[in-house]
Amino acid sequence: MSTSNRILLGVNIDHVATLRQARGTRYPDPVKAALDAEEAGADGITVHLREDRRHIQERDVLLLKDVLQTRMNFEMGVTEEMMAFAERIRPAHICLVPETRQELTTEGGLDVAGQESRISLAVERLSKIGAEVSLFIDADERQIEASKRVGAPAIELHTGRYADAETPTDVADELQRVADGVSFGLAQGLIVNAGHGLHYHNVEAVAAIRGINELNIGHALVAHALFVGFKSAVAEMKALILAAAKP
Ligand SMILES: CC(=O)[C@@H](O)[C@H](O)COP(=O)(O)O
Ligand SMILES: NCC(=O)COP(=O)(O)O
Repeated sequence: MSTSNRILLGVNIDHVATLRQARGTRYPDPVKAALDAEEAGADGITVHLREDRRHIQERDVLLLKDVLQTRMNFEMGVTEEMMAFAERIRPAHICLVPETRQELTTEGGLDVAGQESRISLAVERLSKIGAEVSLFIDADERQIEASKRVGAPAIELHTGRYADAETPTDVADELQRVADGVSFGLAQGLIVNAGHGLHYHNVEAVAAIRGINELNIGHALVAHALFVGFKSAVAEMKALILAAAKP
């Protein structure tokens, strides 16, 4: 079990692609954003190839696979189309996420406990291509235990409820839920990542939780990059995280 305070930053570039798709242009290119992010200290690049292709496209993933100096964390729904694509591109990390077409963003965690045999088969198949598979789940003991049972080496705890909490009490409760999830996941021998909805004003409390391996952050970075540039946005976030994670 690791309780290291070294914490990695995975930069999610989906919303660079959102801006491009809004007009069907060639710019801004998420591949350029990924390279800039790496130069600014990103430890990995996260992309979510949604079934509706609202942002990231296959082309992005294929190019990234060739040019990344760090590693790709490929987020995907558990569908045959995505399984076959993942087998083709063989990302170093794969995160299985729940997905519906109508949602504005990923609304909750994957229900691993409710579909153990399906997720177990997916984990087994993706592990065969050498990927480290993580499951994007709520910080809920039942889901964490199920993640362990299906053979995933890693989980990513959904921090959206913490990010959306409005009152100080709710923020504290949701933060505690994440912290408890981290401890429980580590006790199960899992690698514990976290992410969703984290931004410059709420990230420090999460980064201060000991034992988190990586935070995946996207939307807030892309938004801040409009004003300071992508490299500065990533470097600022990385500095905040590292300062908060200090013992
Ligand atoms: C799973 C996750 O948290 C991210 O991939 C996020 O879903 C990306 O942004 P959208 O949900 O807006 O596509
Ligand atoms: N898995 C979470 C992620 O990659 C980034 O989510 P967000 O920061 O765009 O909300």
